[in-house]
Amino acid sequence: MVVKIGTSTLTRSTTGNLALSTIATLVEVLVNLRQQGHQVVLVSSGAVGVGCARLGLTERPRNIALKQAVAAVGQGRLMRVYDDLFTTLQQPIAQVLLTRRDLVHRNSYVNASNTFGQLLRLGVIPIVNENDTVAVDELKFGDNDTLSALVASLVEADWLFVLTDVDRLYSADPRSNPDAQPIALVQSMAQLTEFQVQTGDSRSGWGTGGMVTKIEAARIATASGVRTVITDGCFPANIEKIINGESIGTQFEPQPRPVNARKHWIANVLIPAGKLYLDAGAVNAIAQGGKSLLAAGISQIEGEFKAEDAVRLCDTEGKEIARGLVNYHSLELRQIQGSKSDKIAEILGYAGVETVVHRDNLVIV
Ligand SMILES: Nc1ncnc2c1ncn2[C@@H]1O[C@H](COP(=O)(O)OP(=O)(O)O)[C@@H](O)[C@H]1O
Ligand SMILES: N[C@@H](CCC(=O)OP(=O)(O)O)C(=O)O
Repeated sequence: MVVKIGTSTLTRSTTGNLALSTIATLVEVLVNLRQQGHQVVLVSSGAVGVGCARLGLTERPRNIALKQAVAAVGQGRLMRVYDDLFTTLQQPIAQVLLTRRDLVHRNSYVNASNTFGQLLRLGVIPIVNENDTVAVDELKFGDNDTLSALVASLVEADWLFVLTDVDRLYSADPRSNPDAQPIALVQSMAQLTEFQVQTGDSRSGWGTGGMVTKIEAARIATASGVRTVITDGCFPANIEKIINGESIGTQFEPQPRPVNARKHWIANVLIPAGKLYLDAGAVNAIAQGGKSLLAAGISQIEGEFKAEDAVRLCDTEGKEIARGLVNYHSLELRQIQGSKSDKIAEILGYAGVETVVHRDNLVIV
């Protein structure tokens, strides 16, 4: 299982100091779970918050270089605290710092998966955070909710617990809407529209994504077959109760685990760099016929991308119907869009591949 703890739970909002009793209880619970035979990964935020407290900064820095420097200060201190507490209970831990770049390359994704597998077999609890100090804007998770969902998918977890400072998901932000209704179970992501869930952009003083990124995390994780729970981080002992069937927090039911791990990676891990609008015939061939995308079916192209980047495939109205790895650079694709495959060599001056997105690299969303 993967447990994600946010800055709002790890630190006291008034002083910025670590919430030691909460962290100690969490550590005890995770060690208990390990001893019961569960394999556990902890995704912990807090590097920036702890770094700020260490340096006497009273606000989360907006300047990127400052934030990256502060995270470097905080991450070390955070791990020191975790290591002290876990070591007291003879539990080995590991620090795993990831950037999105590490997951968008298939080789490093598979490598990361192998490393997690090895750590878990060794009985270690990996503690994961974004490698804030080197993350660049266009290739970062930005929030640890998304990171935790991608890690849960990577390790094929059964459970993802997103621990935060509210007890569950509500129909609206309970901070500003006292009448907001609690939601105990979400059977499919479509139900969120049915429940008319509003998330606003509210978050705790130190948190990053608010509820929006937690819902996105639930979407990614449940699509990977991971049961996801949003619950109050002040009571880590609830994790055991939830596993034993108690209805605490908000549970998101998982979809069947994807059979094709590579296609799941294309649909959920990669960040699409462009958008291809398809005519009705191409939409039908892809969605109903399971065919590859040919240049003839492309009516419009948005964005700049390289061959092998991920792109969104959309219908004439711009609604995404599929995602895939494109075989051509956007400049080349603009030259051949709408053309029959046997004209590609003549237009480009060399014989390119027949398909723009091969069906093996294409996922219906
Ligand atoms: N529909 C909603 N239900 C529950 N909480 C919500 C909702 N919309 C917004 N929120 C806000 O999301 C906040 C939690 O997000 P955040 O501050 O990023 O926490 P963390 O540091 O744990 O990641 C809550 O404090 C709450 O005010
Ligand atoms: N990597 C950042 C965490 C960013 C983040 O998502 O924070 P939070 O919303 O508190 O989970 C840090 O360690 O401070």
